[in-house]
Amino acid sequence: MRVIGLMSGTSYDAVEAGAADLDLRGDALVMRPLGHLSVPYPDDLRDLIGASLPPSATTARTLAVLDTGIGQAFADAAVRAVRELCGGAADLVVSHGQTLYHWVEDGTVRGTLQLGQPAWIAEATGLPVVSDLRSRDVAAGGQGAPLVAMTDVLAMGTLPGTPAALNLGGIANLTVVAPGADPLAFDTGPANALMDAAVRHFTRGAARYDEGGRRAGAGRVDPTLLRVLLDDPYYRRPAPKSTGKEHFHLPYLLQALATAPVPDHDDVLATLTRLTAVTVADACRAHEVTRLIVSGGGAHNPVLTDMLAKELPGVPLASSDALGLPPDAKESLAFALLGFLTVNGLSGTIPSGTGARRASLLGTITPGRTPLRLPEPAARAPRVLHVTDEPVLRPPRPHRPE
Ligand SMILES: Nc1ncnc2c1ncn2[C@@H]1O[C@H](COP(=O)(O)OP(=O)(O)OP(=O)(O)O)[C@@H](O)[C@H]1O
Ligand SMILES: CC(=O)N[C@H]1[C@@H]2OC[C@@H](O2)[C@@H](O)[C@@H]1O[C@H](C)C(=O)O
Repeated sequence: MRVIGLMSGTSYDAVEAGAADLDLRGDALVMRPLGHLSVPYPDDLRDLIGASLPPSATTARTLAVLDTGIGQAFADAAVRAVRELCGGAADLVVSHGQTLYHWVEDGTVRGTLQLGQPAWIAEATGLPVVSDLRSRDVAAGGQGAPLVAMTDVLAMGTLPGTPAALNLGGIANLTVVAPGADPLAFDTGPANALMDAAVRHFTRGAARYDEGGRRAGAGRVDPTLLRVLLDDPYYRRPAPKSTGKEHFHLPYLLQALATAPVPDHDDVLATLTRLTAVTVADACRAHEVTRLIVSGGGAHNPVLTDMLAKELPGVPLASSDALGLPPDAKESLAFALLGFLTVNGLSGTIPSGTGARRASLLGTITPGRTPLRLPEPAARAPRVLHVTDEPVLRPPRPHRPE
């Protein structure tokens, strides 16, 4: 099956589209990535998302405008992915949408809202769309996140020791696969969320992030500010747990700076970069991780990855390329994989990861232009992911006239 995965993360800068051919072969799920596109949000839409995220208040009208605008932006990315990545033909689109609010109370997720009306994608591509992949896990008592855990576990299962996959997006998440134990997956805290908020604030919106970690590299860590930030009880909460920009936003940072003022902006960035490195490293140490496979935009920040490597001596860091999953495409490919599982009747969650009562069939399906035809449910769930450059789909059967 040729599947397109669409994702925009907590940094809400672009729609990431990843395409892959996927096939179930016995115990294995075979994936052949076909490429990846990053389609920036139109400026006015990105600004509206930014203005609507917590702690800002919003209106029902704005939510309707966002649902349509994000749906249309995802539809544009899907159309381009069909044309540019899939040679003009695909079978399925899987859309994460844009998280507007992840509602967590005392560690329990009560709801999670991803916008981006899938009807726009189905209408523009004619393809069926799997969307709203988090809600079912929340209804089953889970965190609804992180959902990349399924891909991580299938991809890392054959590695020796205790490997972990780390994604450094706005929020950092970690999937740990220890031998003889159920997999764990959780958000460790901010990856770039506070760093990005600081850069936008200090440059009055002229810069969106600390490119190459240059500002952090020029600054010095402020121990008092770091201590104040590390005092957040989120870090001490055991897994399963998830968080988001409802918690780690600019006013949160400004409050910490009011308690521990740091005049030099580069020193603030050095401290926030260190905060990410320390909280990720603490999580890795707590679970005795022996190797770390890194993806997400933060993998392009050498100051961050160097700090992380220093915090974790003896733990080799590798890019997710090592698993055949390009760091900027991993999340979109992971959602392609989840939608593929859904249409094949297979659950997409690992209860020990999200904390749900049971594994769930994820998502809502919007039919394409023709009646919905799903494959027969698969006889068994895959245990391993093989990523390959080789063609994986059987060539279409030659047409025999009646
Ligand atoms: N060259 C770079 N130098 C430094 N940081 C970078 C670079 N490229 C990307 N980043 C950081 O990565 C962030 C985007 O990462 P990514 O696209 O993985 O996040 P996301 O998918 O939106 O978030 P999440 O995974 O939390 O949903 C940027 O906002 C920036 O902070
Ligand atoms: C609610 C939500 O959108 N959560 C995101 C967010 O961004 C990173 C982290 O927090 C992670 O838990 C999750 O996304 C990834 C893709 C996931 O579900 O695996």
